[in-house]
Amino acid sequence: MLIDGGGLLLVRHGQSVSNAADVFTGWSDPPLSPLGVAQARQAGTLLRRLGLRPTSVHTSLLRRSIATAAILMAVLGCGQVPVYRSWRLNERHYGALTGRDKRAVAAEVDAATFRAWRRSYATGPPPISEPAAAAMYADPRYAGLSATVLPRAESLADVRARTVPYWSEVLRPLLLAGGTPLVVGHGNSLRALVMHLEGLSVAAVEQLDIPTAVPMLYHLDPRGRAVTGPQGRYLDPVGAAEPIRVGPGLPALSAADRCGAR
Ligand SMILES: O=C(O)[C@H](O)COP(=O)(O)O
Repeated sequence: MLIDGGGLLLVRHGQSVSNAADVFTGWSDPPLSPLGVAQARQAGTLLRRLGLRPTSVHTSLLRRSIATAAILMAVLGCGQVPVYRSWRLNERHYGALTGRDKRAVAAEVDAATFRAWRRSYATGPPPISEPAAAAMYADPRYAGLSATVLPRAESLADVRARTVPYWSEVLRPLLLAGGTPLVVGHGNSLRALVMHLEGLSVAAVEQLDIPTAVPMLYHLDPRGRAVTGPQGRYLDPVGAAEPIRVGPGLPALSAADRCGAR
C-alpha cells in the first residue's frame, strides 16, 4: 500500500535503555536500547514501504530522539533534508522522579498519586532539586535558553504550552507549504501534541499512551484542521496495539522499494 501525498509524521523514539529498565527518564539522556534501534529501523522501513518521504526532520535535544531520527532517515535513504532540534520537543520533565525506578516509586505512593504523576493533565511530579537542576542545565545544549523556560518539573499542561507553539509556528507552516515534516518526539511531548491536533478532552488524553516507534500521520483538511487518514492515528495499528514491538516485523526491502518508488 502507498499513501498519496505527505502530511505531518509523528513518531515516538525507539525504546531507550531507561524505558527497558522501567526508569523515569524525562530530560535525562539515555541512549536507545538494541530493541529501540531495531524499532527505529522498522519505523523507517514502514515509511519507505508506504512511500512517505519526510521533507524536514524535527527532534528534541535528547539523543534517543536524535538517534531514532538518524536511523529512520538512513533506512529511508532519501538523502539530506533539513534537521531541526528544539527543547520544545523534549520529553516532559519528570522532576524529582527523573532516574528513579518506576516500580520503586509505585511502592512508595498510592496508586492515584502514581497515576496522576504519569498520566494526569494538570498535576506535575515533585520538582527536581536546585543542585540537580543546575547540573542538568550546565549541559551546553541548554546554554542559549533563558532560565525561565528550563523547568524543574512539568505537568502535561506545561508540556502542551511549549509544544503547541512548535506546531503553529514551525510545523503547520511547513505543512501549508506542501511539506512532510517528521517529528521524532517522546511519549508525553507527543501526547500533548496529539491532544491539540485531535482536540482531545482532558479525560481522553489521560487515557492516551503513545507506543515507541509507531509512526502517526496527519493531514490538513480544507478548513486547515489536522485530521488522520482512513487508517486512523497510527500507520501500523496492529504494531501500536502490541505491548512491546519486537522485530523483525516487516520483511526486508527489495531493490524495488527505493526511496520514492511508486
Ligand atoms: O520519560 C519517561 O520516563 C518516558 O519517556 C515516559 O514515561 P511514562 O510512560 O512514565 O510517562
